[in-house]
Amino acid sequence: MSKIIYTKTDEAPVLATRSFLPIVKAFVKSSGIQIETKDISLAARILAVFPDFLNEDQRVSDDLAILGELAKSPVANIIKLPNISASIPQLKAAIKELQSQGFAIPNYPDEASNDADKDIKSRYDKIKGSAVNPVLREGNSDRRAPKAVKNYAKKNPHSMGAWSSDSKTHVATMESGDFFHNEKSLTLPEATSIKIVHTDSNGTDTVLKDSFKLLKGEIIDATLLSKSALVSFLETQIADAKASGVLFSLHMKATMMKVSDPIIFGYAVKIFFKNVFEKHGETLEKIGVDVNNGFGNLLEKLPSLPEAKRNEIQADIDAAFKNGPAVAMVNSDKGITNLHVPSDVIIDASMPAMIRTSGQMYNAAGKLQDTKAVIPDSSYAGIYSATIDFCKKHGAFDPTSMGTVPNVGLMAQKAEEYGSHDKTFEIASNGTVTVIDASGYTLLTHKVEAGDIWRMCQTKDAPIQDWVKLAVTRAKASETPAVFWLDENRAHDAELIKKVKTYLKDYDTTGLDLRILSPIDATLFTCERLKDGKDTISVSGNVLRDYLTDLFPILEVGTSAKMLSIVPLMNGGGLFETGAGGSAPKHVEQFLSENHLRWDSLGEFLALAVSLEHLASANNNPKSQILADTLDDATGKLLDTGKTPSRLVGELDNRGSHFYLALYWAQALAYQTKDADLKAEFEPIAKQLSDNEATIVSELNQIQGKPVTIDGYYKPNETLVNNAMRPSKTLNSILN
Ligand SMILES: NC(=O)C1=CN([C@@H]2O[C@H](COP(=O)(O)OP(=O)(O)OC[C@H]3O[C@@H](n4cnc5c(N)ncnc54)[C@H](OP(=O)(O)O)[C@@H]3O)[C@@H](O)[C@H]2O)C=CC1
Ligand SMILES: O=C(O)CCC(=O)C(=O)O
Ligand SMILES: [Mg+2]
Repeated sequence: MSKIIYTKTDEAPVLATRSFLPIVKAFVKSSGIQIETKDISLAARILAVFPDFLNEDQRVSDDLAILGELAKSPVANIIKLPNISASIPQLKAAIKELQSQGFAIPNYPDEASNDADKDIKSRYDKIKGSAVNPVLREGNSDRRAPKAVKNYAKKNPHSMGAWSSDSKTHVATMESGDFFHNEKSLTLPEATSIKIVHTDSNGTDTVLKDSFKLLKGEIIDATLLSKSALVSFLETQIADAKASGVLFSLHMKATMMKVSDPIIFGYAVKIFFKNVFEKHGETLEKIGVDVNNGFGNLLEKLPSLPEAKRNEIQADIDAAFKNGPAVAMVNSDKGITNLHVPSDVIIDASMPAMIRTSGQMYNAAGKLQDTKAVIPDSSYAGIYSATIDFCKKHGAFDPTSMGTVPNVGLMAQKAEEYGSHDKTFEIASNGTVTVIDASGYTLLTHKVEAGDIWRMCQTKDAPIQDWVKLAVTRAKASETPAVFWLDENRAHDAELIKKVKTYLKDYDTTGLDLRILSPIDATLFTCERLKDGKDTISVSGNVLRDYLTDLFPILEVGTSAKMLSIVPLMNGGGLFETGAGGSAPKHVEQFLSENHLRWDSLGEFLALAVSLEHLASANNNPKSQILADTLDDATGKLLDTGKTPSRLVGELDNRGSHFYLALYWAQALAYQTKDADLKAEFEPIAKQLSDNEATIVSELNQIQGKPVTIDGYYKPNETLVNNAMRPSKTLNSILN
């Protein structure tokens, strides 16, 4: 029996799963393919780590841990949908919901003073932020837009806001004192173990992280972001946004960089509301305000104060808004600003969305306005300023004629910043932080001040070798120039460049156009070609992988949901991610109020096809190859016939789109002649689906327009949500 693991995640993707999975199971069953689900939703991940707080019948297995192990085995064939990388506000909301459903899990302790609380907090902190992807990604990343998707976008271009050369939009980033400028890096000549030690100005040592092992050939780097430099940078930028009449916006990745970025986010809030914190800092501290969780955290805590005090603070908040620059809004109608919740504005999606919208974001009046995009660390900010400058000079990109930028990304085994959470620290006092090896030798050292954010990253050698190989393979297979986005002036990149040059010698690269360019030069080179309709592979480290696989897809095809996203696992298995974007909380909101789900499952269709293809060769299952080929045909037809979900209630949504996929897939299986059994099986199914098209579509569209109740956001009621996602009796009975 061949097996595909399909992950059950959160929000819009898991709603879609409830409609799509029954179709998949019905179609692959006769080919000896078993589909097993593993629940890695935020709710399931919480329940999995607190068995001691739950009744026997409430306990769940730790599916993420199981999949993490599976990802290291050659038999892995996993389809991974986007999941919530929870910020603290999301984590707390999920805990509250589970408690209300009778799961006696503990609250999240903001301050853990005793051992019991420390244990609880450490269990929750492992669930927090980007906690799923790094566990499963035992391979590097290969993301691209399939030809059918590009052709569809060329024929049906999405809207693209025009760019004018006098746009005041720009990126603001630090010129010193940030992670980029303080970075030191080296490659380990031998395996060793290291510890990280802080020494204060009196010479007292504190071990920040005790001895852990490193492999031979690993690149390590250490750096810090200076608190004082950050504060003065933010002060300058807030004043400048006010003076230039542009929106102030902050773009971070607080979910993935779950230790450093919430702290930076907190400073932005504290400085924007400087008057409030100077005057009421003590009071706010007393009521437990922690703006690392956003300005929204302050607002939530205010009601616990006596009315007079509350009004006084509110007046100072109003004054800060009045005297400060206008702030970019997440939701103008509800008054939610860019500073409210750290997980509302996530840089990989937020910057491209802004660039697609003429470089503008929404102001408090719900109107678009030029914007100052503040990205404190300058390591990668330059790619956005270069893109913005390019658009100012050449106008917006044209989806009908632009090329494409596939990405080969280094991410295996928690490469680079991805694995830095357990090695990132907010520094308690002035002194030094040192990385010391087993023999007591100092590998890296930095002078630090209280409040600085210090971090160490590591990148193993085997993933780098695999990444170079993948880059060469993709460049050959697609006959496309490939650019390594590496900056010789950055310490970590300089180490990486040495390895790239060495490992490229292992391959015959004659005829290939392979280059190494700094991220800014790579952006310019790529954008020039992109505008002229030419393709360029970006070969990047982990953070740029994340940024570029939203930036270019959003400009090229309107959303990263339409990307083919493959992770060839280093031990031979396959991880097939669906799309490259997130879990679209806005889509759930619309679904709950209008019973219309605009989530596009194209990423799922593409992932399933490559998963079936992988299974065909790994398990020598020719039927699986036929299923894969016919699914691709069906996906192509779905695009050609425009049966992707509409944004508007009453029109075809995610469920209707799934019906059409089933119809076209059945037709393709009935039409093919390679496998007589599949042909015979699907001929009548294709006929039934086709004969009932009008009935099914009307059953799916008629139920829209009213709110739906599913009794839960993070853990909805299974029966209610399954019924909601499978409302067509006719379709259900054909599938059964
Ligand atoms: N791989 C993973 O597991 C990832 C998870 N995340 C998580 O997802 C959440 C939301 O992140 P965010 O950055 O807002 O990203 P989202 O992709 O959820 O949101 C950006 C916007 O992209 C559009 N979009 C994304 N996917 C689809 C789709 N399949 N069909 C149609 N439109 C789509 C939607 O635009 P519109 O409103 O125009 O419809 C959506 O509002 C966070 O919890 C984040 O941590 C984020 C990235 C990757
Ligand atoms: O893991 C996450 O939080 C997000 C990952 C992501 O955005 C990506 O891989 O593109
Ligand atoms: Mg991303």
